Amino acid sequence: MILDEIAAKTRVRVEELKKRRDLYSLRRDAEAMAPAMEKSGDFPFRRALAAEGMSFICEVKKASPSKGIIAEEFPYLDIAKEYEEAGAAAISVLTEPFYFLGSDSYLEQIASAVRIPVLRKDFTVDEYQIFEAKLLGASAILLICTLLGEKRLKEYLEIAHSVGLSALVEAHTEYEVEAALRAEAGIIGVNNRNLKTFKVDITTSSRLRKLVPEEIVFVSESGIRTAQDVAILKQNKTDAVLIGETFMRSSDKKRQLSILRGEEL
Ligand SMILES: O=C(O)c1ccccc1NCC(=O)[C@H](O)[C@H](O)COP(=O)(O)O
Repeated sequence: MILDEIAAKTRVRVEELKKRRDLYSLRRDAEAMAPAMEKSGDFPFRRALAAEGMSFICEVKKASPSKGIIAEEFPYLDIAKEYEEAGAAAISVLTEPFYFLGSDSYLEQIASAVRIPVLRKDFTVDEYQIFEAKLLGASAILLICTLLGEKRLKEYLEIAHSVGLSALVEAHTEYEVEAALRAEAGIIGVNNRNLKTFKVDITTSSRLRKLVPEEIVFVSESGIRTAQDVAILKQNKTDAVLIGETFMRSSDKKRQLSILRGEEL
């Protein structure tokens, strides 16, 4: 499966990074930046998604394994600023370099250019990446259940919270949603993309929504294209949607957001 391929390549990438800077020094600097406050994970990213109404996490995404190059022109800072002006609750930045053509540098620049929280969208397979995310200026990281297993999921959630980062815990199945709940995730995202076939089906998140208690922020991710998709998810008490391609293919992202909110016919 593509996810295993991406994870294997990410492990190699992280080992290379460790040769340049060790985990101990990275951890020390990340911990020094952490707020001396509660470790509940109720940080800015979670609060932004939990706000009244549907929250939009708008993604800065140049390419993907399912679609290849999505945006030939990629003025990532302008895109992020446009999202902020349009009223996005948060921005997701892909930093995986080989399959998504992302970069840590995009994240670092975007996080210092906008005031809304930024999610580091990468394939977390090592605690090293959590401290890195903190130092790059992210407010949140992605933890994918299937890549981690329950024990490491819980451990990484605790590490993220200890340095003041929220974690979007991504699930694809009933079993993974239950694992995320046992790990005490504060934000659960259901990915509508089947990573074997790349087919998207937003009924996946509508179906799994029922398993998640209302005090946990529920995010629907991938394949959201229309105001009708958003309306269906809203009806199912989805707190936030994570949308990449639909925005990246639009030349007027502000208008696109207002269309998705159902404000324009
Ligand atoms: O986008 C892909 O092709 C993909 C393939 C394998 C693993 C992850 C993948 N995408 C990461 C994401 O989660 C999406 O970028 C995000 O949910 C936005 O999706 P979309 O709105 O469909 O661009």
